[in-house]
Amino acid sequence: MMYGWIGLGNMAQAIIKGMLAAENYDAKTILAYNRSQEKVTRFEKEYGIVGCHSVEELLDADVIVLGVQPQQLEAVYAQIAGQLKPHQIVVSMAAGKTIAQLQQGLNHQLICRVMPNINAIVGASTTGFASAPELTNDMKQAVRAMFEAVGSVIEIPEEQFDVFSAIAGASPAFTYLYIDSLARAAVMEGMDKGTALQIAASAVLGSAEMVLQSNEHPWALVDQVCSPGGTTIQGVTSLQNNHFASTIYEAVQAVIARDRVLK
Ligand SMILES: NC(=O)C1=CN([C@@H]2O[C@H](COP(=O)(O)OP(=O)(O)OC[C@H]3O[C@@H](n4cnc5c(N)ncnc54)[C@H](O)[C@@H]3O)[C@@H](O)[C@H]2O)C=CC1
Ligand SMILES: O=C(O)[C@@H]1CCC=N1
Repeated sequence: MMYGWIGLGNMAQAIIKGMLAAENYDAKTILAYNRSQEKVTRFEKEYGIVGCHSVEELLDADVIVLGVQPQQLEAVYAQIAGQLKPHQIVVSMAAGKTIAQLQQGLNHQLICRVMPNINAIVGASTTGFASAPELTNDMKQAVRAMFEAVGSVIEIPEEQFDVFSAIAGASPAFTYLYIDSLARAAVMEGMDKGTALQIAASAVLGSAEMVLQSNEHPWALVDQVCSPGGTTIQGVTSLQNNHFASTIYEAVQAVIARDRVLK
């Protein structure tokens, strides 16, 4: 199977790197095009994939992945619509853009929509997946496998893509901020920043594992940390007094609102 990439940005790089690291893909089956050629040359050198000087050079690929920004999709439609063969699968990572819109823009039926996250770079993406009903199970599996190379894949109803984008696509940015805030608070107390970041990130990783593995409600876990008359309850109460939960709800709603504008 041949895989063609249009748009070699942060996400394309993470996923191509993950595909090659998984050792299920031959670099010579990955064709890559970007509107600025420096990136094509860099990807060729770094990953040994096949760089393309025009989009036409990858139009025979079985799977074509669109790695451009949502605002750049119209230009890609103009470049490739009308040149696709009916058996080819087109995959879009673009926030907001629906399968129906892509089908219309490309005049093509076999469309998949994915929402990976930047943690793909370390093989830890949580990727949302939805596909047009015309795709066979084998076709779906071929696309899922690319993203399973960089983490886990969850098939979700397309109507939930905006919510998924907020809590899985965008939320790494929130979590990085949370980790950094913990570390900076430690710096205020005299700890060096590098050590504080290691400690905070490791504690967040462990807490995520606890939520995933314990099957307990997060508030039951909170109660287990809060010793009676102890220290943690003071911090938890301070967070509640400062609207921690509603601050997160508003951030998620802001992401969803922007996703709906990008449609
Ligand atoms: N960055 C993130 O954390 C995530 C991004 N996404 C989605 O993935 C997509 C890509 O995001 P990034 O990699 O961050 O973007 P980026 O801005 O790093 O990369 C986009 C690339 O596409 C190229 N490009 C633009 N128009 C082109 C055209 N007509 N032909 C060929 N190449 C073209 C640009 O030169 C650039 O290299 C976006 O649609 C975004 O919504 C999805 C999940 C997470
Ligand atoms: O900020 C964005 O639009 C993209 C989609 C999800 C993460 N990054």
